[in-house]
Amino acid sequence: MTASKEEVLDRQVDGRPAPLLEARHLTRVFGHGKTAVRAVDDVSFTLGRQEVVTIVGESGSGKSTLARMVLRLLDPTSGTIHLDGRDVTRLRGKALRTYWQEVQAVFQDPFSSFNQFFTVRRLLRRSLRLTGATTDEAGEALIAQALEHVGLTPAEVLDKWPHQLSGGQRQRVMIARALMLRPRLLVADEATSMLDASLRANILNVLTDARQAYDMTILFITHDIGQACYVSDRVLVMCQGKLVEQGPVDEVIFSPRHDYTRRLLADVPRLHAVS
Ligand SMILES: Nc1ncnc2c1ncn2[C@@H]1O[C@H](COP(=O)(O)OP(=O)(O)OP(=O)(O)O)[C@@H](O)[C@H]1O
Repeated sequence: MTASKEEVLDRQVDGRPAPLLEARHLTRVFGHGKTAVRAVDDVSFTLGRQEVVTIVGESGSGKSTLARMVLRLLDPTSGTIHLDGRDVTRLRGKALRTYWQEVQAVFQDPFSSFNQFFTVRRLLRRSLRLTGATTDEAGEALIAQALEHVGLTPAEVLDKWPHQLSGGQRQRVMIARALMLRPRLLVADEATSMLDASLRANILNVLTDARQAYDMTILFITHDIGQACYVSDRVLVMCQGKLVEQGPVDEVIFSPRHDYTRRLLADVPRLHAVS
């Protein structure tokens, strides 16, 4: 099937997919006066449709603060966020709840985001309310489809309590829950850092496969530039609240321009050897 001219234009602005999210001059200051911390300092970037972008930086560089602003869990001190051309910087109430259907998150510790008193079935059914599934059958089909997408079967997990699942299963259930809502943007904040290496690769593959199936943009947040290299189209490098470098993954990894990026790369022996 060939795309219409309009679709092609839509997907190709300056050789990159059309922007889904645009952050302009985002700044977040915590505290006042001498003790004020500029956690995020004048950061601008765009996320294209179906792009996988990673924000990488050391602990304290401002990644999570930036992610929380994109998720609209935290107000910026200044700057703007647009989703599909709509200004979402100051959304409140119902409009904000609608935004949270479009922009979903998966966090580092799936155990802490799980309600310990809910089985997986109950957890996923509660989220169904947001999906617009009108019948039980349609809802069950959505759940089964999302579980299948993350490599789980309903029989394996639906009647389990959180403590009866492995860390990898818990994280995959949380991803399935996010996928059920068909988000346009999924923010994964250190979502794989508690998993062992093979499981981490598996979850990263699950997520990146889902971007096409669900027409979804993915923003990874990590301190691990090796992971950024493995999954991303583009990498944004943060240092002390500022974006010091951004570009296609190959350019940033193999021709880093900023000393800080070189330092991050030096901590990844295998990558460094290749470069
Ligand atoms: N609620 C807050 N109040 C005051 N300072 C904060 C708050 N949240 C974050 N900070 C500060 O902002 C800076 C950036 O923190 P942030 O958590 O965004 O970094 P990070 O790159 O995500 O780090 P990590 O990888 O360790 O999670 C740090 O100096 C942190 O101490």
